[in-house]
Amino acid sequence: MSATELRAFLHGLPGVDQVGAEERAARLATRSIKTSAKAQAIDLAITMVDLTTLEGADTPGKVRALCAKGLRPDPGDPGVPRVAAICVYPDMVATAVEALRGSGVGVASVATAFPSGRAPMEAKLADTRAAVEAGATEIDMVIDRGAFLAGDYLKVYEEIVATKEACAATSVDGGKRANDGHGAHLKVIFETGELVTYDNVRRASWLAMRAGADFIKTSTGKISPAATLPVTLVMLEAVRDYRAETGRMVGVKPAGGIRTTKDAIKYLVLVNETAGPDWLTPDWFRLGASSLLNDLLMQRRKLATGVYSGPDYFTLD
Ligand SMILES: O=C[C@H](O)COP(=O)(O)O
Repeated sequence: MSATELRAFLHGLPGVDQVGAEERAARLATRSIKTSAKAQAIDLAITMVDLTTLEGADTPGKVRALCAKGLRPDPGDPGVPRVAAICVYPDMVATAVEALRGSGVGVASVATAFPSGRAPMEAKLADTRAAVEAGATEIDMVIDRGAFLAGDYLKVYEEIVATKEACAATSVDGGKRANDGHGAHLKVIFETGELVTYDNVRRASWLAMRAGADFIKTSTGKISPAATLPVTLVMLEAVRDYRAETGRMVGVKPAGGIRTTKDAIKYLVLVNETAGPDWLTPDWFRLGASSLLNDLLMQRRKLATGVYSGPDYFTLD
């Protein structure tokens, strides 16, 4: 595809009705759900969490503790499900792989010079390959927002294609790697807070899906605004329409600033009402969050016992 064709396609997409998208997201956010459905929603949300630590001060000890938490979120209640994945920087992948081996919990790693995306392409691909080689099952790449905003869509498209190729495993390490030599799924982060308009979010969604993204993700969590309901609505419409057109399903991951059970449930309602119930599984929908899990656990316990445990009851995220 040429740069001109790609540009014509992306600019030919219908514009997003900004007021309509915001009103619809706000309306869905007011839906209340019954107590029994709430218990199910909390457990579903736990299974969708990409439990994240992306700090310069991360240590192997902190990552191991987070993995233990993801495997057994509430040591006092074995009925609590596991999270979907632990999300870490590439140099922490081996530690997470070791801690999660055989559990089915994924190891997601940010790559391509996260969070800015500002590095030569070779460095970004090396970053990705290192994480995949260390056993990451999922790669969360950032797009080059500068190129996107300058209208250089082909550059962004080609970076996604190249990163997807780098996600394919290049060697099998005796089955030791969490990804079992099958390579990693690719999540493409837009940093929607920097894309300015909903039209840009829709264009980025179609661009990433056409380039081979397995998931599209709102934000790095490093800038504000991070995930919002209307932005996620636009992305959910895109994956719905893309499946109708191509038959291929793409997942969605809002990330950044999602901290409460109330917020998580709003996202689940939005998924159900926009993309549809097929997306209501951790295979197709994730919540990227560093501190949401504790609130889900507190609300879960409160529903089950009637007693509010308070944040000190659970280990820190
Ligand atoms: O991908 C997840 C985000 O980096 C976490 O953001 P958060 O700390 O606002 O939950």
